[in-house]
Amino acid sequence: MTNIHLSATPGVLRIATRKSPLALWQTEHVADRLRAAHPGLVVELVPMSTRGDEVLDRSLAAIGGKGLFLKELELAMLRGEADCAVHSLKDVPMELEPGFALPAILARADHADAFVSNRFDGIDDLPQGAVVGTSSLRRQAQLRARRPDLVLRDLRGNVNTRLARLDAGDYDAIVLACAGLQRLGFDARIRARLDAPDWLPAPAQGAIAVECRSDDAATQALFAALDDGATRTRVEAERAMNRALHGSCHVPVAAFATLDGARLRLQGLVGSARDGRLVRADAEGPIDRPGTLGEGVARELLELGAGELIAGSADPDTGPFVS
Ligand SMILES: NCc1[nH]cc(CCC(=O)O)c1CC(=O)O
Repeated sequence: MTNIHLSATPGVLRIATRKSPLALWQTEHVADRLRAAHPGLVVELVPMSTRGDEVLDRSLAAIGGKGLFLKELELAMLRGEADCAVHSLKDVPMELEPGFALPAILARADHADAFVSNRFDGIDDLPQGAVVGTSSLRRQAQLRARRPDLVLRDLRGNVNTRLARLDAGDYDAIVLACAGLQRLGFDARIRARLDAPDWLPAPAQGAIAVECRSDDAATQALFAALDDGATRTRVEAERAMNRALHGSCHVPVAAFATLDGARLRLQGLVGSARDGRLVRADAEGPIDRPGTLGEGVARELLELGAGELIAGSADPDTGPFVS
C-alpha cells in the first residue's frame, strides 16, 4: 500500500494518543493492526500531553463542556501534527466535532464491567456498609439499586492508579471495565463480571474507535480494513439512545446491544446515583436501523421518567462525575 498519498510524509501515518497506559496500549494495538493490513506502511505514535487533568475536566463538564482530551487530539489533527487519533469509544461525545469522522470501530472486546476486590467475590458478598470506589454515575446508580447500604466513594485516575488505591485499603471493592483490565494484563483481578441483563455497561464500552478529519480520504481508506460492521451496528444503537437522552459519559445512562442474525436487540437503563432508582427498557429491530432502535428505547425510558433522573444527577457543588 505505497501508492496512497498522505498529507505530511508519504507512506507515514501518525496516530495521536493520550499518554495513559490504557490509551498507549489501545493505540499500539491499532498501529499493529494497521501495519498488518498494509505491509510497508510506516505507522508512528504521537503521544500528547493533554490538559485533560481531572480538575479541569470536571469543571468543564460542569459548564457543559465535554471530553477535553478529545479536543486536544483533534487540534493536533487540524494542525497537521497527526493524521488520526485512537479513543475508547465510550469516552467519545455523542456528537463529533464538525469536520471529524470515525473511519474505524474495531471489533468489540469484553463489554462488561468488572467487580474487583481483594476480599470479596461479588456485590452480593459485600458486608453491610462496605465501601465501594467508583466515580461513574452509571456504576453508582446500579450499585445503589442493588445494595442501598453500600458506601460509595469517589475514585478517579487511570486503571493502574485505581487498582493501587484498592490495594492500599481505601476501598473494599471497586468497579472497572473488564476491557481495560484485560488489555493491561490484569485479567486475574476480575472477581466477577457484572453483565446484562442485570447490569449494563456504558454505551460502546469495550470498543476502540479511530478518529480522523472527514476530508482526509486517504486515512479513511487505510482504516476501512479495521472496521467491524457488527460492532458498529451495536454501538450505533447504544450511542443513538444516549444521544436522544442528551447523554455523555457524565450521566447515569447504560446501554447494551446484541445481534442475533438479522435482529438487533437493545437494552437501556437510566438511574439515579443518589437513591438507586432505575428505569429500564428494551426493544428489538432490524439491523439496518440501529439509530431508530436507539431512539425508540430512549423514548420509552423518557416515558418512564428518565428525564427527571438525568436532570437530578448533576451534583450542584462538584458538577457531574467522570466515568
Ligand atoms: N473512563 C475511562 C475508561 N474509558 C474506557 C475504559 C475501558 C476500556 C473500554 O471501555 O474500551 C475506561 C476505564 C474504565 O472504565 O474502567
